[in-house]
Amino acid sequence: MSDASSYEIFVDSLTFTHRGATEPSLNDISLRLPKGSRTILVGANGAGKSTLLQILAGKRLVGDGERVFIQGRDVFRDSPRGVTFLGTEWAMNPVVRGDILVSAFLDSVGGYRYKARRDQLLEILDVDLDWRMHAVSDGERRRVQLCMGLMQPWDVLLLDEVTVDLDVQVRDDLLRFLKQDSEGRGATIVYATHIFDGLSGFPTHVAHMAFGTFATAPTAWPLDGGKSLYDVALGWLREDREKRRVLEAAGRKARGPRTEQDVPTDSEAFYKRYDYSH
Ligand SMILES: Nc1ncnc2c1ncn2[C@@H]1O[C@H](COP(=O)(O)OP(=O)(O)OP(=O)(O)O)[C@@H](O)[C@H]1O
Repeated sequence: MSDASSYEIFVDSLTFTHRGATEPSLNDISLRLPKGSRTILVGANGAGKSTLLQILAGKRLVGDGERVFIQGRDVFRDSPRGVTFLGTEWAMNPVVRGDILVSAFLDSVGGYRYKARRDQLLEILDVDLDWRMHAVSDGERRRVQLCMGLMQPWDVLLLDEVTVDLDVQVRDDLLRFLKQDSEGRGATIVYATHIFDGLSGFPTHVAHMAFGTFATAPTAWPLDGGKSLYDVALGWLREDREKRRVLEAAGRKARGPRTEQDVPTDSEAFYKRYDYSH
């Protein structure tokens, strides 16, 4: 089966280069995820996880011939309904740092329409409707974001490391809610994270991204051998680190000894100007 409409999420041989970049950030990525699956994306910094999630969310325009579909619909040109993307950049937006009551803020995005789910999420995320958005901590602002983003029932949820600043108990309750919600409604989740503690019971699939491609395509979880997700992820990231070392060593050798003009970064230039070696 390779028909886009047979899968909830379907990507075929996608290559993507950010505007102005010389190298592609994604290279020949293919993805076929069934409805109701929960996939954890594992990968080192810069592996391409956010880029992939942003493309799935229709936030990045891919080339005309590229095939990126959710529910059989082109994510950019024929946006599917029911896709929720939650990323970290939201908290930087000045609008969500204004002097506005959380209750008014949630109502402004339709909270009153999903009152039962909203109240359940307020309880799980321990959000107070009387908070004011300009006077909350980063973690509290994240909890409001999650409440806002999750209260409308989604078919596909794309999470880009948004649980990082939650305390461990709130994170645990939230993951339990997401799993139950996905099982109850057949909803699909793709979740990029660097925190694997307490996550082994969550996914149906795990995938390993490295250097802009899948080193391990989404594979049914648990893997053979019964290792925890933490141990599996640690093993994968150590392999990546080793490959990066080999590549870097090869690159340095190929370029030969560096000259004054080769000094590439501001920090190196800074250390050259202010020589602290003696
Ligand atoms: N707006 C951009 N313009 C140019 N290059 C970018 C842009 N955003 C990301 N990249 C590059 O694309 C590659 C993949 O980045 P991406 O943010 O997708 O990685 P990631 O796996 O999400 O990393 P992290 O775990 O640090 O969030 C990196 O080499 C990064 O430098």
